[in-house]
Amino acid sequence: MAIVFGRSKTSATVTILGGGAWGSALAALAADRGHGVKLWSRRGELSLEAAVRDADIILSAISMKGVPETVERLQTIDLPPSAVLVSATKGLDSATRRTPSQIWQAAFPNHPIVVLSGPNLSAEIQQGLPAATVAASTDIAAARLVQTVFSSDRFRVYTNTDPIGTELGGTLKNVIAIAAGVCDGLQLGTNARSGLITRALPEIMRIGTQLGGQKETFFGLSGLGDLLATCTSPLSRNYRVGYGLAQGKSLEQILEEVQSTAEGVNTTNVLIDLADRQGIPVPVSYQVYLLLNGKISPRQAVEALMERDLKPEDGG
Ligand SMILES: NC(=O)C1=CN([C@@H]2O[C@H](COP(=O)(O)OP(=O)(O)OC[C@H]3O[C@@H](n4cnc5c(N)ncnc54)[C@H](O)[C@@H]3O)[C@@H](O)[C@H]2O)C=CC1
Ligand SMILES: O=C(CO)COP(=O)(O)O
Repeated sequence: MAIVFGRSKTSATVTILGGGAWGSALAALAADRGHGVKLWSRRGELSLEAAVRDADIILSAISMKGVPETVERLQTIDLPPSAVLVSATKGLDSATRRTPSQIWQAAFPNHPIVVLSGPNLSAEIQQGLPAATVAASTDIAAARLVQTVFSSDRFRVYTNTDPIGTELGGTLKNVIAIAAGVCDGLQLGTNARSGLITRALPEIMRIGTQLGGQKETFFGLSGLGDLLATCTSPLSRNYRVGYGLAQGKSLEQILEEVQSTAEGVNTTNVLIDLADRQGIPVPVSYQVYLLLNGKISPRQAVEALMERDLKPEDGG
């Protein structure tokens, strides 16, 4: 299928909202493919109006806390009617417990919404190392457009039709990455980390399917793939949060050192609220919640997980 960007254009006009680590990496990927790229940042000189004018794709790489505010601002601006909106944020809104794509979809019901998520540590992508990701939408033409615009010989984009599952895989693994950082910070070994990651996947799937994701999606790049990337790499800010806590640092000190967004901290609180309301067991995430909120020490969190009632592997 020939993909046309706007009217009689051969390359797309891509607006990236958010000039942080991820927004900058995505802007570079699109620019390298020859697309026209505008990078909007709240402290930059380009106005939001000018940034979105004539855009074929408007991609948000804004951290979760800034999404509702930016969406509200955009609602006062006329967006190009055929613009495809892409959400690359991995978080949950504290006030409404919605995912970023749900916020975008509710505000812009007439625009296709695509979720972009996968094992994509931005520092590696900025170095030009190969990576794969997922563009997910119920509007397959929109997902294909995003696939075409961002794919290159170093960034391979797959499509799927489960945006919520794709988004929740990327969001919920941040909580587990904190746990994996604790595990490594306490030097508990490779067996412990493998056990933790493997037991966490059904936990992510239990909550993720309850919130509308499809089971199979969690075994793909945006689920298992991203879980593995973030739980095994010190490049992950969420992993570094857990690692620092295990070294006895305070959360404030770690966030000061990281100097960038670690979405898992906020996501943990929203996730536990959701799991409590729906009666879904999330044992690993619950220990992360207690730890982040100063209720237990890293060692007590490990003990609590090891001392849980014995059960079959397919039990909660
Ligand atoms: N860095 C990475 O490797 C990846 C990050 N992500 C996700 O992308 C999102 C952004 O992450 P990073 O770029 O790494 O974080 P960052 O901390 O480097 O940048 C955050 C961006 O959000 C913007 N922002 C924050 N509050 C805002 C507000 N109220 N209004 C407008 N803009 C606001 C900041 O100005 C900045 O441009 C997060 O949800 C993260 O989980 C997803 C994949 C990879
Ligand atoms: O989502 C990411 C990689 O896919 C980035 O992980 P961190 O936010 O933990 O750095």
